[in-house]
Amino acid sequence: MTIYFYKVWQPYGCFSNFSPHGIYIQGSYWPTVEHYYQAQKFVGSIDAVIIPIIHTAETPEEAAALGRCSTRQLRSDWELVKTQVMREAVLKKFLTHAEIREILLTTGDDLLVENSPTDYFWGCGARKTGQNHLGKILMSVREEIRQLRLSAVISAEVLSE
Ligand SMILES: Nc1c(N[C@@H]2O[C@H](COP(=O)(O)O)[C@@H](O)[C@H]2O)[nH]c(=O)[nH]c1=O
Repeated sequence: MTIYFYKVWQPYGCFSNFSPHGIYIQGSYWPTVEHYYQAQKFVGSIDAVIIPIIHTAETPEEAAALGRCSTRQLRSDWELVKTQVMREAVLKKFLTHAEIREILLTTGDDLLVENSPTDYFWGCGARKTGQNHLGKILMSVREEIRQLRLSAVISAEVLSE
């Protein structure tokens, strides 16, 4: 089965980076994955002054709008690192919040697809031909958590022997 998600208020909205699940990462707390991801675009760039403004944005929509401003200069390696930045933040989100971790695990081996009508990189885009990198990250995080759980169960069994 394929599970499509996009907006926070739609089914599986907790898979959206805009969902209100904060993360503590690299020494500070971020209200959503989206706040963190948008701010990372400017680490080391001449426009790094925008980072604290993104950090304290009232909403993820505001954080995204600030990060998408085309007149600001992104860090030079952004295209190389952005998928890894996103994966780290998404993994942290699902390790931190047990209730959405269970929702992710209940999807089994279903295909997860960010049903963005405009984004052909993170989502599938309107024509459903996009690269779906966010869906791919969620599926790999799901697998990593399953493996972690399996190791924990095995360790507990060994300890009780
Ligand atoms: N969920 C969601 C979006 N999708 C998110 O937008 C981010 C990509 O931003 P950028 O790299 O700046 O284009 C990424 O987190 C992707 O999952 N965009 C939205 O405008 N609204 C939304 O509800």
